[in-house]
Amino acid sequence: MTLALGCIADDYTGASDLANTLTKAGLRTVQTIGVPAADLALPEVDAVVVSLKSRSIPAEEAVARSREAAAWLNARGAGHLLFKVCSTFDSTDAGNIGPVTDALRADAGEAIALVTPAFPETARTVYLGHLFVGAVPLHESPLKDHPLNPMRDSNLVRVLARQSRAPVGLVDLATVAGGAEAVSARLDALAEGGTGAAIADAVLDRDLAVLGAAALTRKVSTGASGLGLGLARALVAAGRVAPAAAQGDLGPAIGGPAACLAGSCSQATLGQIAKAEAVMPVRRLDPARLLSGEDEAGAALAWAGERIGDGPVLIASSAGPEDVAAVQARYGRDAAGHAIEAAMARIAEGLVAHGVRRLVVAGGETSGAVVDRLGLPAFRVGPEIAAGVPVLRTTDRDMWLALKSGNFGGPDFFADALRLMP
Ligand SMILES: Nc1ncnc2c1ncn2[C@@H]1O[C@H](COP(=O)(O)OP(=O)(O)O)[C@@H](O)[C@H]1O
Ligand SMILES: O=C(O)[C@@H](O)C(=O)COP(=O)(O)O
Repeated sequence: MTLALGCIADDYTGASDLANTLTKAGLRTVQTIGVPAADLALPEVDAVVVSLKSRSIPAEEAVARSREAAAWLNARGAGHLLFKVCSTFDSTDAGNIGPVTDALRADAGEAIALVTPAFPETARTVYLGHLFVGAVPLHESPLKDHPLNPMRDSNLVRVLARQSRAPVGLVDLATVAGGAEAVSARLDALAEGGTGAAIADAVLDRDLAVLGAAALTRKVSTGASGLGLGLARALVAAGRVAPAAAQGDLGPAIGGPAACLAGSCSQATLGQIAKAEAVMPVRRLDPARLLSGEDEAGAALAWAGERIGDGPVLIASSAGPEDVAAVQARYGRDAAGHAIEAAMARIAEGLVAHGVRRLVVAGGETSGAVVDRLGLPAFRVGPEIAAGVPVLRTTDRDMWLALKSGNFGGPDFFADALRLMP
């Protein structure tokens, strides 16, 4: 297997978002969980997305795991490496976008990396280095209240510079409008002056096609699914990939009990949970009880066990910014996050023991904890539920999953997802 594109995603939902985009663009794609074991049987594919849970861990660990993933992908002949980060640039001044980009770029012998989280399909656009989420700058969007990485600066040149070794530059929209060669020339000029990474503007899909073509002339780039789309288009245009039809039949229906878990506290997920209440029983975990050692997970599982035979259920820890702030003030941000993720993972394991084979999870870190606990090695990519969220089928057993980025999906996401999991 020689890969046209090797991808390293910093969380599992982001990985399935990228796998979805690449599949839609005609690349045969598999999503692996962690760096695959040497003996993992993979179908013939154009792209592999290695999912790491490296967005919110110490920078040196994120660098080490990303390097390991890069080595695996390079050993399979990956023509280009894309480090997939969040379209809302989720990170802190300690990393991990800067340190991982620096390391992958240095290992590849490149002087500069193109970086863009633009993903117009989900209303993430970058202009003069400033990231917009819908109609508002990042720092005015709900991401300003993210439980783990509140995003309070929209100027990504500044954000990335705070977490990078070398200076960070800008490829502005006027340069992008000049085409891939103009972008490459700008990158060369920046690199000559010692700049190690450049935020690239993009507001439309056609800008991504230009950026993809420019990125492909180097070995490493960093971005969200939008850059993945640009790279996929450039690979097809260059004849390096023969576009395949989107994957159709992923196997027979599985049926049986279904469940949803939500650990995301995003505005979108809070709305989706409220809507789900009309169509399925919803259990809300009490974080204070959970964090003070009460068996909230066990109680939620007992609750689910009584209902799961009658239809899908949803269990959520999600809460609004004030409640999250109160929990974090009392128990600490990371301790609260990890304990709630661990409870979700335990609940998922219990649900599978109750026979659940159709599982929807909302939240990137939450999905990481759940998938790790279930020990799922890799997924094939099925139909799209909403922009950035595909249905996934595990390669080693009969199970449907959907791993939803907190911010993605329409108001009826949970019901929409289950409809596509026969
Ligand atoms: N009620 C709550 N209070 C505090 N933290 C919470 C609460 N519910 C969930 N969390 C934590 O918030 C984080 C949400 O992150 P994540 O699952 O990645 O969602 P998103 O996709 O929205 O970023 C997780 O660490 C989760 O455990
Ligand atoms: O790029 C995106 O927005 C998503 O693919 C993503 O990474 C979302 O992260 P979470 O919201 O933490 O799931």
